[in-house]
Amino acid sequence: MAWRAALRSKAVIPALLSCSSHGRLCASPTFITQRNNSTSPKIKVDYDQTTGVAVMHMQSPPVNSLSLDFLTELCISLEKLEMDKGCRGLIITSNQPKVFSAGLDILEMYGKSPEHCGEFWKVVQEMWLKLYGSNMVTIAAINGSSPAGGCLLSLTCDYRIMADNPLYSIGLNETQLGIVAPFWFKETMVNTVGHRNTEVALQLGLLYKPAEALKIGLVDQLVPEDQVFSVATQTMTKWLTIPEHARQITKSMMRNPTIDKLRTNREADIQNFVSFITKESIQKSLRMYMEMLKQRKA
Ligand SMILES: CCCCC/C=C\C/C=C\C=C\CC(=O)SCCNC(=O)CCNC(=O)[C@H](O)C(C)(C)COP(=O)(O)OP(=O)(O)OC[C@H]1O[C@@H](n2cnc3c(N)ncnc32)[C@H](O)[C@@H]1OP(=O)(O)O
Repeated sequence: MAWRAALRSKAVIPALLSCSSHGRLCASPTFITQRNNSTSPKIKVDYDQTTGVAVMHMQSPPVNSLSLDFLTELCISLEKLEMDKGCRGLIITSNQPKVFSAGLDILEMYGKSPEHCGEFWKVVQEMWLKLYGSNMVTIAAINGSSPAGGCLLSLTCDYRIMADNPLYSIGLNETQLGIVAPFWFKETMVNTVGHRNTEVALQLGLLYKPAEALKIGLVDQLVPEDQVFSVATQTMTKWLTIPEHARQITKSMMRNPTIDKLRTNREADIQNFVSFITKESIQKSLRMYMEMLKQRKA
């Protein structure tokens, strides 16, 4: 498809891809193998024109980590759906077993040049701006674990339905990696679960089991695993009965203060991220975290 070719040539969203130079070089990776960049789509979109509802299936093995390519593809799909006035609702779910999304792809932040880190952060911002500010009704059908950026992705949606499986967890666990959730991650969480819950969750980098997540309002509903998608579809039908304009204005009213703060500070936020993530101590923390993930598996 033409847009996929454009994606590969990185010509589609120029705003995402230009980035100023940031001066420092990251340490080179010593042990982490880079995955081959697959050319198969990382996201499958099924759009039913009769209902006006699109379903975005994340299908980037093994864990739907949010890489530069993944996020670029996500942004392009979102832009296309947003521009289609007939598309009123979006359900986001995972085609990978047991995982909704493992969050930002750590390999995009480890051993990479400042320029690469800046380019990556810009597309992370873009994904958030597009989803948090979407005119569509957005529902996360969380059918697996959803740490860090995966949790953020679901927090950008209007409603979260999670599989009631105690093996799964969700939360902003950044501090456990030795990194800090930026202000717009933090504010998205505050806007959902309140200040006190966010403070505890973020300081401790808590990952919540579904029942605990429901208790603090991090997810809105728990359902048996095999019903996540059908309940998401039913919920969408209900949300779409509300007069569109009134719902959209209300959503903007609730979210725009946070959105505007990032919009007006994008470049500073990128500079902040790049200078933070390329620090030797932070790179070391990321390396140790990746090692821990591998050891846990062994
Ligand atoms: C003061 C100024 C502040 C400015 C702002 C500064 C900084 C902010 C910066 C960044 C914010 C980042 C947010 C993030 O999202 S960081 C990512 C955090 N993610 C995690 O912690 C999740 C880690 N993964 C897991 O816990 C498990 O993988 C998971 C529960 C998702 C699935 O478990 P499962 O057992 O099924 O799979 P694994 O065997 O663990 O993993 C398979 C394979 O995938 C690799 N992998 C897992 N997660 C990631 C990831 N996020 N990125 C890249 N790769 C990942 C894992 O290492 C395995 O690889 P391999 O061994 O098969 O090669």
